Amino acid sequence: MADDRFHVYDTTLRDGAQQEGLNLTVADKIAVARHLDGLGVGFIEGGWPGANPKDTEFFRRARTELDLKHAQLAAFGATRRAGVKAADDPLVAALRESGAPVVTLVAKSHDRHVELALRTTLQENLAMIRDTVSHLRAEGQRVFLDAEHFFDGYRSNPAYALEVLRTAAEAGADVIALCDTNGGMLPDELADIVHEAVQSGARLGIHCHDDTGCAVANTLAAVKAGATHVQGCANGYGERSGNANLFTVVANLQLKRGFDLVPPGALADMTRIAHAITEVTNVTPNSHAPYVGASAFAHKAGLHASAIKVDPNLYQHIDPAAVGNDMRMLVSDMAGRASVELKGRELGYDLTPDNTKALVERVKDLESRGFTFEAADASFELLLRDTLHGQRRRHFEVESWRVIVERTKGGELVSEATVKLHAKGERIVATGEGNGPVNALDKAVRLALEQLYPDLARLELVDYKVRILEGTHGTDAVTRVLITSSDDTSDWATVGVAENIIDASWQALEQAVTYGLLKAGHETD
Ligand SMILES: CC(=O)SCCNC(=O)CCNC(=O)[C@H](O)C(C)(C)COP(=O)(O)OP(=O)(O)OC[C@H]1O[C@@H](n2cnc3c(N)ncnc32)[C@H](O)[C@@H]1OP(=O)(O)O
Ligand SMILES: CC(=O)C(=O)O
Repeated sequence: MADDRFHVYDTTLRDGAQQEGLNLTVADKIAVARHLDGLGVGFIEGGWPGANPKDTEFFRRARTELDLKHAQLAAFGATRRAGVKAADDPLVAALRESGAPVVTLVAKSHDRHVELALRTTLQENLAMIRDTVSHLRAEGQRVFLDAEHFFDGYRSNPAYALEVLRTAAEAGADVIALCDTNGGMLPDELADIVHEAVQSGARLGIHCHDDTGCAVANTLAAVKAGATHVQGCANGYGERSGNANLFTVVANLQLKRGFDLVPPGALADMTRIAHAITEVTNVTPNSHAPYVGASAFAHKAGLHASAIKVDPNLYQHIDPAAVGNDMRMLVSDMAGRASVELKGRELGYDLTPDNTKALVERVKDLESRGFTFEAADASFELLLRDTLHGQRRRHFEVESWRVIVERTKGGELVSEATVKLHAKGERIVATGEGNGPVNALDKAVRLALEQLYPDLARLELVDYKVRILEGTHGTDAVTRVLITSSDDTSDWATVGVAENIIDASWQALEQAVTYGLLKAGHETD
């Protein structure tokens, strides 16, 4: 079990699930909980049992299906309704019956909310807190309290907001998490208020929303002011602009502030876990996320690369391996010799200074015509190989290709492509049909080559992106096509640029197949 002196409390399955567009099944919730446990968080808030059948079911299934190694489950819910006994409130009963060792109660700490939203008296709200906390404690559950709108409440009526903390602590709440529910706080004022709240003697936690873009900064400020329990969500999921990103919070506290929060080795697995969770939530990962984003250690500027060549720490705040991420060089028209040399090394090639210079010039020229190599690593590698060999080398040479798009009598749209090419001394002509011209070309080229290279059967075209680029210097607009291909082991991207969309697609497709063959171990002649 995690160290109780400092809590890492995840609320992805409750507050994270309040994110627009995020809809988790019970099985998803169980899968996310396993990933979070793998990271070693101390508490996983599973949802609000009794509020909806899915969350009730999650806690029921968790008993048999979740064998947590580090974390404890927390059930979330509200204090009893005004005017009823905690023991008689059906939602409190659902918390009791959830089987969760911890219950986190949301309670009002802002006088205006008590009067306007709860429509009760300030005294009754304190009674609701006292009764509910002590009832659940008596039933053997550990209780945390989320003091909703605490910071806005403190501004409105500090004495009442602090009274809420004291009442909860005296009734037996172990932690009172101060919530910036509307997410409007900035770190300096928030830290001052936490500092005042710490004087109450209650153990404090922090729960921040990101409406000012300060959720992580606010969380760190609260910790500095004395909070010993941090709440947040995987990948910053949550209502509106989201919650404090728990991965960023944990990495900052562990790597920058020396806290020992997650088990040895777990932090180095954080990037994988962050991405595994996006697979479950079906939310596109934020490639710019701190620490775990695919771009978090990607370097594009030539000047950065030239310094990184001497020492990566000159342009990186930590070693990416500490969070399981990797440094990557991006090659573009902003690259210099160092970027290209380092990218070459990353791909396993040693480039001479002459080759490097030639490649930089070639990249800059092609990028000025619309190509983009940072998004098409495979095209860059082919360009690099051509430079090393002093000539363009492919497994096959194309004599011609042709595509026909036909609307049939029945109204069906059919595409048919014919490719003529030369490979291993043979002239091959093949025709493929598809649901579109690129699909037909893809089928035709595979049909032509599969006899000679059976491995091609494993290659799959998984993404196709088109962008019309404005012409420059009086030239016409051009089309850029990016194709992502995949085999059983990895993905790769290729780029084509031409005035004609099919021509641009063909270029990207031809490179995709060439790269796939190289990957399968077939050298070019
Ligand atoms: C800040 C946060 O994010 S807290 C988490 C919020 N999460 C959710 O709301 C998701 C789950 N919620 C739900 O499924 C429903 O809102 C339920 C089941 C909890 C309640 O549903 P309903 O009974 O239909 O009530 P409804 O949602 O309209 O209103 C909430 C009620 O809870 C009361 N309430 C709000 N906060 C509290 C509190 N801390 N303690 C006690 N009661 C509260 C409100 O005053 C309101 O009471 P009313 O029914 O007398 O008007
Ligand atoms: C409890 C909670 O989620 C909040 O106040 O933001």
